Amino acid sequence: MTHSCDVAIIGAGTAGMAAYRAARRHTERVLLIEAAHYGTTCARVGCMPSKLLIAAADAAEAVREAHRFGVQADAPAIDGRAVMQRVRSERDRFVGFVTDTVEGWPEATRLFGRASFVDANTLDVDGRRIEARAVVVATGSRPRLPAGWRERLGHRLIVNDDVFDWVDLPRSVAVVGAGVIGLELALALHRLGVRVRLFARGERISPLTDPELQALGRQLFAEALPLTANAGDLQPAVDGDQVLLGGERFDLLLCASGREPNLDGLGLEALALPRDAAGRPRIDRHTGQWGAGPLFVAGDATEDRPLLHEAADAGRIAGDNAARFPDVHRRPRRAPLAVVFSDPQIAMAGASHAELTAAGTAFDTGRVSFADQGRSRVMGVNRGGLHVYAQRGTGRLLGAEMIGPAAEHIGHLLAWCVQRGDTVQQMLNYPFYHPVVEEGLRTALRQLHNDQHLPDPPIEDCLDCDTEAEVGG
Ligand SMILES: Cc1cc2nc3c(=O)[nH]c(=O)nc-3n(C[C@H](O)[C@H](O)[C@H](O)COP(=O)(O)OP(=O)(O)OC[C@H]3O[C@@H](n4cnc5c(N)ncnc54)[C@H](O)[C@@H]3O)c2cc1C
Ligand SMILES: NC(=O)c1ccc[n+]([C@@H]2O[C@H](COP(=O)([O-])OP(=O)(O)OC[C@H]3O[C@@H](n4cnc5c(N)ncnc54)[C@H](O)[C@@H]3O)[C@@H](O)[C@H]2O)c1
Repeated sequence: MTHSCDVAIIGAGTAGMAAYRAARRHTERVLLIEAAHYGTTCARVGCMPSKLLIAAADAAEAVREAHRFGVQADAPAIDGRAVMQRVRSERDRFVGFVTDTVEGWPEATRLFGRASFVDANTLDVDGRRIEARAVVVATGSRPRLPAGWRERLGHRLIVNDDVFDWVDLPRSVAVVGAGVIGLELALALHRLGVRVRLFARGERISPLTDPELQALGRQLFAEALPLTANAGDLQPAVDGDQVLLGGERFDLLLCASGREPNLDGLGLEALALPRDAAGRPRIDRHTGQWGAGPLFVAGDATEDRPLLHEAADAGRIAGDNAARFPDVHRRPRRAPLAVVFSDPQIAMAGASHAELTAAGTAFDTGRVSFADQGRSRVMGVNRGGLHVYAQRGTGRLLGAEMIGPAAEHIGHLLAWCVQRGDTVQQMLNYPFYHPVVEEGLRTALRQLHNDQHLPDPPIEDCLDCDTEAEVGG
């Protein structure tokens, strides 16, 4: 029997749920199709459980570092079963909220099964036919594994999904890939007493694109955990019940070498959709539309900023437009913001150094090192640097990259200023409390203000909140 609807949404993750809500504002005839589980990648195996593991690692590190403040404590005794129990139970709580939400939606608007396209308006879901006026593909992404590793390593090869179901911490893990997932998980496991080595194929560690900050990050992470850079084309092997990599034996190999969109296996090849020279889908990020027809794509499936808040925005835009189709509306997108929850943290806001350079933009850089930044020293977290990029001539903030304390918060301030179109002068007119890590941002902005010889000096400084006072107390 054929079921017909106005909007079919493939995938009940963050993007799919946002698309569902947006489409339902226009029509009751929406169908949300999910192949595996409700609960979303973010809550089940992504943002939330990874931050739970990091929170446990931070607690252990605070005990280790306490002696620097004159507080004596024994080395932390880490109960791996208790760590993983908290990770799993809090994770289950978050997943439960999401699952309850989806299961609260009318049953007639939900379907379990794996969807694929028969034609632009027809889906096959495990043998059932669905006809839809428009379709949103929100199928997410999956870990990318180097060819042959699964066959070679069997159950010794794991991905992020596996980590959060552990009952206990393993003794040793090789982490391959020094991107976002690799850095966050390797550092957390290392601090939780697991013998870890992080392997980077080249010399690049972390997503930082500013060469000075990339070099600083490399140095800071090499101090923070066992790290092999320039590992080249890794060839792990099984040795008894262990994995042999770089001359070292590990219980497990955690592969964090990037993710690929779940766009294969959907029958999209038959739909003659526009692609770029490299074969990547040409999807309009302001409408979610792929081509001129009734197909919309959102979230990690697009490979465009694979982050939670972006998936939610893209889902909303795609779901709204799918319901309106063919009356498609273009919607604005937010300023870019990405945070890595490593230690030190990383934040990237607005345009990256690499993007500005590639576009030939004329910009100047304001710099601050956190080595001598007042509040950072007080808290013993005085490592890292912040670079802010402003357009030459106008002083308009274009972007920033940072590795250092409170990056998750300073990154937000910077992204908000980029989105608002603030200039360096406008930013210097905002209040800065004393003593806070944000005073480091002010130092970088002042440098830009001086270097760019910008007119209209900012509100006159008082002595107490001068840059020097920030260090001197
Ligand atoms: C370890 C990790 C940590 C992360 N941490 C952060 C973080 O701290 N902050 C942040 O912003 N982002 C983070 N992310 C990224 C964030 O989780 C993703 O960007 C976001 O979850 C993507 O949502 P989505 O809706 O596109 O995909 P998903 O939530 O993966 O949803 C896709 C859904 O589609 C279903 N599906 C796939 N194919 C089909 C089919 N053919 N038929 C039916 N259903 C199908 C899947 O089963 C799945 O339920 C992290 C990711 C990982 C892996
Ligand atoms: N804090 C957060 O917001 C957060 C956390 C985790 C994940 N995420 C999202 O998930 C996405 C995927 O994360 P990821 O870490 O899988 O991808 P990534 O692209 O950040 O990093 C993958 C790394 O693996 C390396 N690599 C690739 N093949 C390799 C090989 N054969 N050997 C060794 N190294 C190899 C790459 O050079 C790269 O450095 C991120 O881009 C991010 O959007 C976000």
